[in-house]
Amino acid sequence: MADSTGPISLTVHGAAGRMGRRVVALGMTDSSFHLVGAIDHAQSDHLGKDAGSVAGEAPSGVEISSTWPTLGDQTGPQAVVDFSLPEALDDCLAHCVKVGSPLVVATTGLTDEQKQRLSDAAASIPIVWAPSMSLAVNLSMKIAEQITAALKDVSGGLDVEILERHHRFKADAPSGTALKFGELIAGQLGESTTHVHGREGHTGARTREEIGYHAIRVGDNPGEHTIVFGMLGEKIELNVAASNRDCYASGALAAAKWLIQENKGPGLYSMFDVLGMSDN
Ligand SMILES: NC(=O)C1=CN([C@@H]2O[C@H](COP(=O)(O)OP(=O)(O)OC[C@H]3O[C@@H](n4cnc5c(N)ncnc54)[C@H](OP(=O)(O)O)[C@@H]3O)[C@@H](O)[C@H]2O)C=CC1
Ligand SMILES: O=C(O)C1=N[C@H](C(=O)O)C[C@H](O)C1
Repeated sequence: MADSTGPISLTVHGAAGRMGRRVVALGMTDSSFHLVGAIDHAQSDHLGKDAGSVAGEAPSGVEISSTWPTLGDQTGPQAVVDFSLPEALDDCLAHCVKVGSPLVVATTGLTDEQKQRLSDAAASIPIVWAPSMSLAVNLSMKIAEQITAALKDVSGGLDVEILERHHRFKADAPSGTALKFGELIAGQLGESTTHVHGREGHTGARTREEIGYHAIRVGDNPGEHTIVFGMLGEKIELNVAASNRDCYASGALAAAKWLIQENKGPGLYSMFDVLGMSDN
């Protein structure tokens, strides 16, 4: 149970997708949750099918629909978990603001305008937003900050390059996680940091200021990030890799529980907040 008011009524946005299916599956086996909604787009091949069955589990009694559930007189806690597409997020935000539902946003590749709308919505509802819901990835981000702080003034200079590997179906590049690693590392390196996406041709020598990003798309890789800290004479490689998608799905469900159990008010929270790793 999430708290004394009973299980959280859970709606999954992007329910027929690779991630949505895992959130449905794990949510169904967690007594803190009661699946009430499974949303996908109106043209989805999976519309009308049982969300549990689509996820490869026992039937859940909840059909995949393009219409948000009405919770009627139900007064217990509710939460929405979103793993969809950037262009699908506005509708999800509008629904959550309308019904006052806490929201976990995992979708990556958002434009600056979409990020602004997320911030605006967080003025009225609690939102956890993170490019990676994985515990290991968030911990690695903190370690990357520490490594950068320790080495940024090393004799001969520090070169930081970020390699990410994902499945061939991934729509955005570089990954939201790679960009977040870069943002946090740049925060340690200083304001003159530049971000270079891939290299080709006569690029000239690497500058001290740049962070390089390299996006590899191979097979069914559920997500892997390697941060290379290169110096003259030695290097450190920080590698964090998912074996399957459940690290993200369980992290998103933990974030939903955290919003309810901690009784969070409106605001934009991160997985660092959820995991107790926040600096403030
Ligand atoms: N923060 C994190 O920890 C993680 C984030 N992600 C991110 O989550 C997102 C989803 O990833 P993944 O599950 O692999 O992608 P998928 O493409 O498999 O899933 C997205 C789902 O959303 C559906 N969709 C499309 N349009 C709409 C709409 N308008 N309304 C509702 N649903 C819609 C898609 O339908 P259709 O297939 O028919 O287009 C699909 O079912 C990506 O941005 C990814 O980067 C992924 C893993 C971890
Ligand atoms: O699309 C994915 O699969 C993933 N996307 C997220 C990202 O862009 O960082 C997180 C994870 O790496 C899997």
